[in-house]
Amino acid sequence: MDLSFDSFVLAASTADLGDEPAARGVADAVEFRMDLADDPLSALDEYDGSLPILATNRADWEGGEADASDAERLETLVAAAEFDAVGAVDIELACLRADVGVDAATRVRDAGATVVASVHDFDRTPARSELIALLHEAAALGDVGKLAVTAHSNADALRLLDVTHTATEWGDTVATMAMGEAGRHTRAVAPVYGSKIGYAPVDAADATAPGQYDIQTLRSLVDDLSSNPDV
Ligand SMILES: O=C1C[C@@](O)(C(=O)O)C[C@@H](O)[C@@H]1O
Repeated sequence: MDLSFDSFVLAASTADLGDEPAARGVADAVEFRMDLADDPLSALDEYDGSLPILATNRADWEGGEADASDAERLETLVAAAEFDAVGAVDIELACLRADVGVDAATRVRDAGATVVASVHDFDRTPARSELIALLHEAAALGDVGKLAVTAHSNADALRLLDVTHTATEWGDTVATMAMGEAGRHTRAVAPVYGSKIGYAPVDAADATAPGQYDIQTLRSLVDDLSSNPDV
């Protein structure tokens, strides 16, 4: 299924594709956290939902639970991309800097899926120059550059929003969000500044990152705040 990020995509983030019916009508896609699932390729094989899937197999060195080698982990992602329902695949920017990641991205695209190049910082929000450099590099190596940082203050959140706006004005396709309580509002506000992906669990108790809203709440916040795209 097609998953391009020309306009905002709200992804229901889950380890259980059985959540799809509950997300349908609210979300635009399902983010399948393969690293949190027991047998992800079988789950994809059995999937009969109507929402396109963004497949993520997050490495343990990037805050996820996949502890296979990068080569093996990426191979699983390429296998995921071959399923019709998978419209996009998340590959960590650190992998895309090496041949193994570039090769995986090529195979994912050959299978008809888009590549989300992601960077996470679970400790802090880096300085503006670092944010700009990371986001631009991710947007260049992926079809979308995604940056999730941790905000501890309004200044952190504002810096992320500013960088989102700047990168979007340059023509980069980006997705941004600040994790943690101080960053929570950026999940609703960053789309106003150009962020093209939001992540939210169907049920708040199943959050896949700190500070996420549940999907219904994020849908209505984003729709309310982004209702005038010409600003
Ligand atoms: O990378 C991201 C973003 C995220 O960490 C968030 O902060 O919403 C949630 C993850 O499931 C997803 O893979």
